[in-house]
Amino acid sequence: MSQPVINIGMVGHVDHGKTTLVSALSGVWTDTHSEELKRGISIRLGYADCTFYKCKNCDEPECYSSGKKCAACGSEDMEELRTVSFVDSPGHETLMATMLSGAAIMDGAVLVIAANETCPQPQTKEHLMALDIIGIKNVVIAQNKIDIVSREDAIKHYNQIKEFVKGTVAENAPIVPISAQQNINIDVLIKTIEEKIPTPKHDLDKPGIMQVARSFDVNRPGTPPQKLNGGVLGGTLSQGTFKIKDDIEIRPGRKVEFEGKTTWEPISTTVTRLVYGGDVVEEATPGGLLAAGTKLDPAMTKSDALAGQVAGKPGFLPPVWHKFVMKTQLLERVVGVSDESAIKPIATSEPLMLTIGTSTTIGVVSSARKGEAEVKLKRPVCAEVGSRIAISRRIGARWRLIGVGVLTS
Ligand SMILES: Nc1nc2c(ncn2[C@@H]2O[C@H](COP(=O)(O)OP(=O)(O)OP(=O)(O)O)[C@@H](O)[C@H]2O)c(=O)[nH]1
Repeated sequence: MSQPVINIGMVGHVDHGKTTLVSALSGVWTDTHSEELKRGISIRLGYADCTFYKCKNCDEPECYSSGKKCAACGSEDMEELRTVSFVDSPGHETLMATMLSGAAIMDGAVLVIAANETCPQPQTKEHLMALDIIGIKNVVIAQNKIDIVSREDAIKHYNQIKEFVKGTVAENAPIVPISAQQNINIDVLIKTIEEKIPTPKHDLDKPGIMQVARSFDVNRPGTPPQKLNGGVLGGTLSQGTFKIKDDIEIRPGRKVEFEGKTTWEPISTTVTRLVYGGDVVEEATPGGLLAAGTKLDPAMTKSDALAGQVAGKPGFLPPVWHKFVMKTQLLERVVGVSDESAIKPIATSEPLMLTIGTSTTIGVVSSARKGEAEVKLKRPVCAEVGSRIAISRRIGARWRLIGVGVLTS
């Protein structure tokens, strides 16, 4: 498999078929954690790589495939288009923070909407809003489960989607009716993804910087790269390259408590292995999802302990912030709930959940003015000035997305 060049998110309401679709495309089932299997829902971000091909011998929509054989004419004379990493987000309302940190590494997204439920369902709305806030403009809509609705109901549902996306970032997004489970129209979906979600351009000359979205110990079941040892970082390079034997640092790093004082110390280590999909590579470039083996003790990386951190060439990482000022823009109404109440202004002393890159932290507002807030963070973040921030507020028992911020100072 070639190196993946783009991360595409699977987003949408719980049970609408995101994991089934990733599996139909890639042949890999991303729900591999025992708790996920028990509860039947995705809890963490799932990942799978998949190569797209186009048949050289026919020119029908069917000539797109994620296998090496054309489904239309049977030819094995296929042109390789690109390898895509899918980031499968959880659709449950309690897992919005996980979805948001996944969205930080998505270059485009497939919004999965099940045809057997009225549109929009709460997290269909909330996830689309999140894409908008994070700035993901290239969206394709998969109208899933068309195998269990009548043609008339599918058309009615299609029109509901059209109505729902009016005025949103997905207003002009193509809608592809599919069945992920029955493999219907997956070829058309691949063609649409190829046309509508272009590969972003990355700067390879800058020092390598990785947004860490997962971290694990190699013994976790389902971890693909058996060839790794030591603690593993999973994520994506936002710029530059990583090579084997590169020294890297990880920031904000590790929390150190000494004589009643808490500090955060960067972690230094060396890259020992780089794995894309199942392949070991010498050098990794931005775009797809990457697993980087390091010399770290696996105890430091297990259970996503380093998710949300930034890794890269020592001395070149963005600053670490313990507090910052952000410009804010709030939504008018709360989305993802039945009662869409108006959003009140941000108030001094209130806690907010802030997602910056793949990191999620709580920030207590130390001062708030219209369009601006200063926050003191419970856990520091490593981010550039100008980074976008998804802002959530606790409403009832859940954190709800209320707006977007930009880190200013
Ligand atoms: N009939 C039918 N069932 C489907 C289809 N796609 C998915 N399903 C079923 O819908 C259920 C939910 O599918 P998942 O893929 O787990 O949904 P999900 O969106 O990943 O769920 P979360 O990640 O937990 O939000 C499963 O029972 C699937 O078998 C489809 O195209 N047709």
